[in-house]
Amino acid sequence: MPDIVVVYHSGYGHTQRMAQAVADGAGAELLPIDAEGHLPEGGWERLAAADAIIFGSPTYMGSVSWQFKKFADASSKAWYAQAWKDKVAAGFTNSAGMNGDKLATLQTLFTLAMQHGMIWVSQGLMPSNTKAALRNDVNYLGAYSGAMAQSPADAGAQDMLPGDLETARLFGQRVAQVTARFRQA
Ligand SMILES: Cc1cc2nc3c(=O)[nH]c(=O)nc-3n(C[C@H](O)[C@H](O)[C@H](O)COP(=O)(O)O)c2cc1C
Repeated sequence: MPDIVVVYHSGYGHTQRMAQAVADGAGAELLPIDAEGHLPEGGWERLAAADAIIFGSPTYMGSVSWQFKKFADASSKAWYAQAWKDKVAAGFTNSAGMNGDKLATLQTLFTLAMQHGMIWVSQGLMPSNTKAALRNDVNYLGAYSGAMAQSPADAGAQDMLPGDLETARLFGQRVAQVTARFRQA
């Protein structure tokens, strides 16, 4: 089994639920960034040991949350040591709008991974984009660069749509499969 860590921030629990679905698919450990932008004790060592790191953040004002950005800036220490070079990387986000500029968040996560010399994994699912498409189809949001979920602004984390959570689970599964192939190489 590849060693995969999902490092994420969630202000109100929605991205936390998505992170859990990604981790379920990947067989990964969850590493939450707290309300002050800090990792739990031993978090940096955990990331240094992983084969793959999956980054997750809600989309706030068209980008990652400030807590995730604080973590990203603090990862410059790992960058100096090239500690994450050649690890597999991937990203996911959740926001209230159908679009809501989620792609900008995924691109921020992608750029962070590229700065670290990591290897990015896409969503890898066909979009559900025909007239017959239903909101609970897998990849209804039609993302390619990573996994996306959408939670209406007045919906609690418990109301997250099963289709988006299944999309997240399949995304985690794909990251695990790709990571396993890299470990064999
Ligand atoms: C400060 C702030 C900024 C937000 N900006 C956006 C945004 O740019 N686009 C969007 O679609 N939703 C936006 N939202 C809505 C959140 O993305 C949405 O509520 C999400 O489910 C929160 O995830 P969380 O519970 O993991 O924090 C914003 C919410 C907050 C609190």
